[in-house]
Amino acid sequence: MSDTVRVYEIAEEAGASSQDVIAKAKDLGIDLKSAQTAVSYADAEEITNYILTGKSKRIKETAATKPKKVVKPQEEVKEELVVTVVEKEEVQNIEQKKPELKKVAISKPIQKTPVSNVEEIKPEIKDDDSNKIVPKRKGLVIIKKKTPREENTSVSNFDSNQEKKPTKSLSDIFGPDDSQKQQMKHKPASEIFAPKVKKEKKKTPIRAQEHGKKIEVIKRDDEFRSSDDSLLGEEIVLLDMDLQDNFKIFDEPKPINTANHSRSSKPAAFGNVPTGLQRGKRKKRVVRTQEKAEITSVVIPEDIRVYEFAEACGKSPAEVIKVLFSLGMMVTKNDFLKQDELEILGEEFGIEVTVKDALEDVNYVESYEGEEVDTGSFITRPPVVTIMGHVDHGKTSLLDKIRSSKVASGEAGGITQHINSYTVVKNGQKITFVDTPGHEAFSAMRTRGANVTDIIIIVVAADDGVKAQTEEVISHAKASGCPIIVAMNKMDKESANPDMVKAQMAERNLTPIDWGGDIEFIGVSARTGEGVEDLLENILIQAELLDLKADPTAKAKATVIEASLEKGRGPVANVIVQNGTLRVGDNIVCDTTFGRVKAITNDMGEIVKELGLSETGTVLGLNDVPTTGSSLISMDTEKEVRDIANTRAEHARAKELSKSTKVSLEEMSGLIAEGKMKQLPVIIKADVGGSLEAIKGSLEKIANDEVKVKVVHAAVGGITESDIVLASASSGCIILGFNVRPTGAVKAKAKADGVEINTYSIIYDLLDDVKNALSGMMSAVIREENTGQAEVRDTFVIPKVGTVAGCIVTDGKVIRGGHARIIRDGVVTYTGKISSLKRFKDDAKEVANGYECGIMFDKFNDIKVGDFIETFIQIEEKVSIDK
Ligand SMILES: Nc1nc2c(ncn2[C@@H]2O[C@H](COP(=O)(O)OP(=O)(O)OP(=O)(O)O)[C@@H](O)[C@H]2O)c(=O)[nH]1
Repeated sequence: MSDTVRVYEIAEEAGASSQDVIAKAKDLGIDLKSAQTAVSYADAEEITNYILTGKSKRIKETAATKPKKVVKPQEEVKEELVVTVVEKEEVQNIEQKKPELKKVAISKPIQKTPVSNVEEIKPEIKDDDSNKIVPKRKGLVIIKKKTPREENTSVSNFDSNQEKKPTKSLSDIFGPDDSQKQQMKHKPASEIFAPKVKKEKKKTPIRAQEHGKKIEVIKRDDEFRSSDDSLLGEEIVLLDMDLQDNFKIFDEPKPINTANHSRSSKPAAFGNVPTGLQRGKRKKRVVRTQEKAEITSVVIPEDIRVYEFAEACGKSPAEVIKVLFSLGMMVTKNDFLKQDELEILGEEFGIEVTVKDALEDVNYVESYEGEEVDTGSFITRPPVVTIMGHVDHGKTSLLDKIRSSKVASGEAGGITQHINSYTVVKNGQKITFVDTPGHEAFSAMRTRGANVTDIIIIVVAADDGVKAQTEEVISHAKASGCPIIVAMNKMDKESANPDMVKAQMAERNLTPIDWGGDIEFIGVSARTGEGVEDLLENILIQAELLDLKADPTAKAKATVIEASLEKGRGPVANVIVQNGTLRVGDNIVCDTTFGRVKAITNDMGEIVKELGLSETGTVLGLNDVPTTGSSLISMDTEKEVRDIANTRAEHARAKELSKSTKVSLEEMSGLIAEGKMKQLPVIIKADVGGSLEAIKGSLEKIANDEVKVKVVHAAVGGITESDIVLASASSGCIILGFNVRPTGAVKAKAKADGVEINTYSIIYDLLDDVKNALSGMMSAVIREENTGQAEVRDTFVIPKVGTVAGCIVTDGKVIRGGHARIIRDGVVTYTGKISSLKRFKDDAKEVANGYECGIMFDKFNDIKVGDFIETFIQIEEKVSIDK
């Protein structure tokens, strides 16, 4: 360490500028050039003392008068105080009292407070304080603030100063004051000026608050009396305020400070040094983060309700609902979540959502297919062939020809209304055919038909070619991946054009083999039987290529292609056996239904004991009508089938319920906005499931912006009294029966309750009736028809009556009471009614082209010469739903 200090360091220590230091040094006879000039410790000490006290051994004589000059801008308060003190102090005692001063500084830090307090208050208080402190050598000095406002100011300044200078060290605060001065006097200069020590002191902010408390009493007067600059001995320095308040104000910081201090000195729970409430908060946050971190992925069932999902993810249902709501999906906590909703939620919450099939445990079809099979017992099974085609292209006739029966003529309206299946034998080999309806309402059934099928025959009338439904059938056939054979029917007709059919089909990527493609095109005639054998042979060839095999010894697996509720027989399922053998007495499960096979009827209507591979027939014994297209599987025990079916039924019920409560926000607002939306409530009862679904699907499609059908209930079976009760519960509800008829009692109840029942045996009729009913519900369309045009040539104002437009009819005719538009400069300025039409002075019903007339409007007089009056009438027109 060097034995000199620089001027700027002295200035820093003394709280003065370097210039002041240089000036003061000059007073002491020390010549300093600049702030960088080196000064010996002894000189530095002398200069500092002189700056701080205004006294120096070197200029003792003048010391008493000079201190007044020692006023520095930065430390005005303390300097003035010091000055005051020094003026009244016995300067000659300084040397004697040095040790005592030192003692005071150490043992009574409290006494520093008043001074430092004043120092902290700085300019605002400076004057007051310097004026107020009336130093006396003995006794008490009470420093009073003049006004409460000042008092408050001083207190607040005190506080704010504390806050503003939290890092102010004790030495900073006390440094230039009495004790510091004393310390400086008695410490070696190296200690005083050591920058290291100063910096360390500055880092202890807490003590800055202590002096706020230490304002109260300075008792040891002797110590102060003996100090050279402390006239505060025996003085009690109080602020002018209520004592209690005083303590309240100054006491408050201390406990907080202490608390903070102790808290920060303790090791914190999470390795930090948090304090009080903050620590509590942090603790909470950490816990939550941990929870979030824990759930990063969930495995949930496919059908999960909002609250179940929330629980699985560790969220509240409200959080889940909020996310979906913000995306326009309105759900309740009991609603099931859809796949896309789950994806959104997973992304939103940062959770990987894996969906597990809720019906996994009761997925009887998968379990069946997953079972080990003995390939040794596999045998070739007959192919299942589905015939598809446009309406009236001859599907049923062709099948009839194959079976040599006349089914087509026996059907109502000549249209196949539900799937029928038959097994035929050709060259000792069986082929099972499935006939699908041609009407578009049965599209869904066709799709299902394609699922059980091995080969698809597309029937195209050779005289008609590819039609709309043929296109649809092609799509289904292609999607199924089954081999396709095209049967060009009605070849007996003169207008038959097989090349046209081939060309049209080739355009749709079904190229005939003889054109270089891979599709067999066979010309047939359902009427003459031409080509039928050829067709069957081709089917067998295709089947051979497919190498269809199944195990007749396995438990039966069949597909329901039709289902109905028959009086006296109960639920009846028309099935095709795909594997194994279905026997009477088997325990069977079919989606949500189960039972024991009571009886089997084959495709010829004969009662049989079993149905073999690819054979078709009806099964009795299920507890309810099964869904068309579902798989029927036989199992060992009744318990097994019951449990599976019940679980699935329960699940289906819950899902249905959920569906009914779920309305998307869009739908909801749409409904609200469209308060005029009219609905025709209907109850559909049909003989078989296929027809029921087809009717339901078709009815739901008949809708426009204004009207729609609302299917209240749809079920297989006859019309019952409970249907009447249900219908009467919703206003305007009608019951539609398809191939079912109400009994006497039901009819009577319907009449009594005013419920309309309409029964049909042809789907077209049903749909037409519903369309008419909907059309009747629709508001009439108002159509405008222009009648003529007149030009305003003059205007006449008739007092208390209004303005009359003197016009000439330039086109058509103007009709009294008709509507009119006034067109000014090509812009419609008024639309309203003509209230008066006169020809000269007489009222006229109408005025024709070329004639002059006077026109007045209903409550409108702003007519100007040059306006055109366009007249029109409004015609109400009834609309149909088809339009
Ligand atoms: N000339 C002629 N007429 C046929 C032939 N095949 C069917 N028809 C007639 O075409 C009409 C429709 O025959 P359907 O067998 O009912 O036709 P579909 O395709 O089964 O009709 P949907 O059951 O309504 O889908 C009937 O009048 C048949 O007599 C044929 O090969 N030649």
